Amino acid sequence: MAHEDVKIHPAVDNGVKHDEKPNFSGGTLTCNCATDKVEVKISAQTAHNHICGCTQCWKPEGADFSQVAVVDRNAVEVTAHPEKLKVVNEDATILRHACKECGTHMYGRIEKDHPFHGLDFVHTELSDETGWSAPQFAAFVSSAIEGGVSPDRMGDVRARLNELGLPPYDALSPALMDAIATFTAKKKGVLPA
Ligand SMILES: N[C@@H](CCC(=O)N[C@@H](CS)C(=O)NCC(=O)O)C(=O)O
Ligand SMILES: [Zn+2]
Ligand SMILES: [Zn+2]
Repeated sequence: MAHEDVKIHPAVDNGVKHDEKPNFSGGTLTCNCATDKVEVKISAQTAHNHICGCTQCWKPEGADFSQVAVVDRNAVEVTAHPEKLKVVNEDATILRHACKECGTHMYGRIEKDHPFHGLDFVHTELSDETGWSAPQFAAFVSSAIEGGVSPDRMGDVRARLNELGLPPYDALSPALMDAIATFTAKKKGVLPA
């Protein structure tokens, strides 16, 4: 299989769509249940949209990677069927609230002291609206192996991500890793708070 045929995620496999709208004010995410769908209203544009290869992030059926962005937690509201939500793993940093019936992750929230506290993690392909921020890079790419991608495929996977304009990283992007390290350095007193 040539790298052009590698499947990453349906939102990017035919090329990354740059259909961000200026002043976009959000939309509604719905779960994959046929009826009684969980609905989550997002009343802001997202930021730092990216592809994630880790095993914790929700992926659509058949995809090896997730697409995930962040948004201010104050802009996230469950507007239908909150009773269907449960936290997937209470021990994780990101508490991923998923539909108990279809398994779709509707939002992930951080409740502990953390550089990304205040931001919720959302999958904007769950909305019908267009205008969301486009993915910019690929994170935790090596972790895709833990999800079942053969190690021999990783050269093609990284080549495909580069071709799509999604630079592959094995943690977060340098900008986000720097933001985390800055938070830690301030906590330690290495940098002024
Ligand atoms: N190799 C691990 C990496 C997991 C990981 O660290 N994921 C990142 C990206 S989403 C993270 O920040 N996780 C925090 C969490 O899952 O709460 C896996 O694939 O499960
Ligand atoms: Zn559902
Ligand atoms: Zn992830």
